[in-house]
Amino acid sequence: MKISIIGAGNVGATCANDIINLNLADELVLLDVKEGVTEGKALDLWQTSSIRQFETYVYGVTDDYEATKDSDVVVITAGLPRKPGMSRDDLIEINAGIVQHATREIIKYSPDAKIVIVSNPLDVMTYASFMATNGKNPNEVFGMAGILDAARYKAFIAEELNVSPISVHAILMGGHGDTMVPLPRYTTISSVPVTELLSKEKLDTIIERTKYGGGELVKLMGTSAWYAPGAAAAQMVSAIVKNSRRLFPVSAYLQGEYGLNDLYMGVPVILGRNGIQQIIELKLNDEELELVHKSAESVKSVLEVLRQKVK
Ligand SMILES: NC(=O)c1ccc[n+]([C@@H]2O[C@H](COP(=O)([O-])OP(=O)(O)OC[C@H]3O[C@@H](n4cnc5c(N)ncnc54)[C@H](O)[C@@H]3O)[C@@H](O)[C@H]2O)c1
Ligand SMILES: O=C(O)C[C@H](O)C(=O)O
Repeated sequence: MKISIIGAGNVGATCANDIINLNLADELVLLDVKEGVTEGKALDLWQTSSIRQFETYVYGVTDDYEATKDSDVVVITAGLPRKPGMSRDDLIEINAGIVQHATREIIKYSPDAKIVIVSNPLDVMTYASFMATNGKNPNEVFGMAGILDAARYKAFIAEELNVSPISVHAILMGGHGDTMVPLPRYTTISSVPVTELLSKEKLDTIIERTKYGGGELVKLMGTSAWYAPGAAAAQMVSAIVKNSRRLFPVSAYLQGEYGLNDLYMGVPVILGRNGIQQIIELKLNDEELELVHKSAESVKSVLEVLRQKVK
């Protein structure tokens, strides 16, 4: 198994750190445009191998895609993060160019790789990557956001109820933005519906905080988050490499599911060796479906910007 991570910044390096600790692969390549820092971060990570007892050989390269040849999984984290006052959508133009260039280079050397997009604005960058593959199976190109957003939602619920976060199970849908749709009807504390344990007011407050969870961290740190995003992307890589067929919310290409067509958006999927093995269609009620469609409209409006700016 060979894994490559494009972009060795905060999220890329954290994701690499998590992946090597899971001992999933023989080789992990970190690629970035920053000469020296990239090789240095990889060397530093490799030197943790005997301490942490992993055998994945880690090395860094400066913009040399040949080094990524025959990767099984590639994670793209390259691109600008937002600063306070910015929306993720403000990053579209610059990040689309970076993501599409990275995708073309990856496909050249690893045509069968499963591609996990992390760069923002997430759903539209995943679409941009898919476009740049020029005909790859869309089940092999998908985006990480739902695991992160659901993890934030679960952390807030665990804190409110003073229970272990491991007991909280939840699914969340929609775009990776302020219109995302946490689903209380599909949220349980070890099978106990969350609605039996938390008042509607408390849950609504948690849902609002979740929707703006990325922005809360940008405000605190002056740049966006990396520990939870890196861990979430590593969890997706693990499901692919181990073919574990876990059910996760993932930004997937929709072709009629939920009445939506030709866009990437967060939906529950089964993730395994071939990438997205299946998109799960939940039996949403009218109110939930309306929120999901509203979120899709928001993703589509950003997609329109991509279509106009990036040919
Ligand atoms: N999907 C999510 O849930 C999620 C979560 C966190 C961050 N993000 C996004 O991930 C991206 C990275 O965030 P970060 O905090 O790691 O930023 P960062 O600035 O720390 O790292 C980005 C890295 O990309 C590199 N880069 C830029 N252009 C490149 C190119 N052409 N080829 C290779 N590398 C290139 C930069 O040199 C830098 O090291 C941002 O767009 C951010 O918004 C998404
Ligand atoms: O909020 C951001 O800009 C980064 C990321 O999408 C996040 O949710 O942490």
